[in-house]
Amino acid sequence: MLSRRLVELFRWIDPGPDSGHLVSDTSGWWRDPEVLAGIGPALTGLFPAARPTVVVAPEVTGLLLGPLVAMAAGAGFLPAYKDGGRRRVGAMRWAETPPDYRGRRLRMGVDGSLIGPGDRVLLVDDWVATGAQLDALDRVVRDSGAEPVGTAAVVATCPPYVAERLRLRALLTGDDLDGAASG
Ligand SMILES: O=P(O)(O)OC[C@H]1O[C@H](OP(=O)(O)OP(=O)(O)O)[C@H](O)[C@@H]1O
Repeated sequence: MLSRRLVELFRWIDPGPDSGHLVSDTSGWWRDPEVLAGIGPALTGLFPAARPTVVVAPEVTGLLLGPLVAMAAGAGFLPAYKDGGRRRVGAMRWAETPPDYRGRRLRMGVDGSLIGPGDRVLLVDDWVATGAQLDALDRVVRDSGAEPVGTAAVVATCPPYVAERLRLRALLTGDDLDGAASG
């Protein structure tokens, strides 16, 4: 079962004495052929009737995960960038986030010439913590005239009202990872 494999391969990392908290390490997921082949269909399967035309997912991890989901869904993929990243010109359409899990207010953007009315958008990410980044992308999508059809994530640790607003479905909760290995 994919969910069990995701938990087995997940690690909590101690970044050192100054940090005061463990950080997540999902590198083992991408190294595993079973996860790599199964994660796109598993996330698409959370929305069996959604018929997305495009998957939108934020850098950096979303640039890996998003295309896997898009291929499984028979949809296209549109990368979302953080301001200060590599795309800042042209037809970019931006929205500002509330503070994310690191307290950052970011601008999130996509190429607005590649999305619009008639598109059905599935937002995708590996981890939804506060939901801030996806909240901004949800606004970008709506402002473009496209229709958000839901949010698919590997892990969701956000409050229920955020999950409801984003129509979020996830493969794992924070509780699933409480007992994960440290290393
Ligand atoms: O729910 P939020 O508070 O908005 O945070 C969740 C986001 O944070 C992480 O990305 P990060 O910005 O750390 O970049 P990464 O993909 O390089 O890890 C994660 O991959 C999500 O995209």
